[in-house]
Amino acid sequence: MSNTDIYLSKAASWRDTLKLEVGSEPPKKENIPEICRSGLLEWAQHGTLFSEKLVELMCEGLGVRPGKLKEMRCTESVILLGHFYPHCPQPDLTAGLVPHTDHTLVTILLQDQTGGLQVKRDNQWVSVVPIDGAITVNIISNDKYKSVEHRVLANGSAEARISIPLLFHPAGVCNEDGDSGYYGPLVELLSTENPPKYRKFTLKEFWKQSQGKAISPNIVTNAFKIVAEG
Ligand SMILES: O=C(O)CCC(=O)C(=O)O
Ligand SMILES: [Fe+2]
Repeated sequence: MSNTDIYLSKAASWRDTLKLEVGSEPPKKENIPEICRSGLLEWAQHGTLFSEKLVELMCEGLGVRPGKLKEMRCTESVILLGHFYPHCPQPDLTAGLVPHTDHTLVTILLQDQTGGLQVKRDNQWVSVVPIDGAITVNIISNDKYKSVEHRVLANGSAEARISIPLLFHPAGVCNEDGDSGYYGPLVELLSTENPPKYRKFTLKEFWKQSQGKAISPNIVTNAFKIVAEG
């Protein structure tokens, strides 16, 4: 795969992306370039173990059983992206990756020391100094954990930048229509004071929201948001 939304966005992002599904069914070895094959598979393995711990802690933070999200198979579909941001001679004219929110349960990002990732805080872009892990969290927490808006600047430095996020998504059991059961805010988190902010959805509906659309913030979450009347 090249740049994920090259034919859908107004301007091409200065990036190439390799996409691999590394969840329950590991990818065919021949589909992974030999030069990075063992490194990517090793990262996927370690990253997955790390995500399991992280998701348990997220459950604790939400006040639900540590195994709750794993039992719901919320992290079973794992996508590894290998982003390559080459030197851009005019970085002010485009982006490396345009502003967006990840629609994953959790993303674990491995990045080199080049920098360029920014997150939006109080309406200002703040640079994330390269460290080994960065996470974004999604909607089944009824907004208790929010998926942060972020972007990557076009890479003005002489050396290319590399980042390898692992994206963890739900992989529900399929029913006879080939779709999952319903996902939505955890019932444990809802009350009269904290009503659902999102409607329920199946995984088919979930994936349909991002198909054929240019990358942008909250593209999936907005589709399921319950808009207050009045
Ligand atoms: O390259 C990065 O630092 C971020 C990548 C990213 O945001 C994504 O793949 O969703
Ligand atoms: Fe992202």
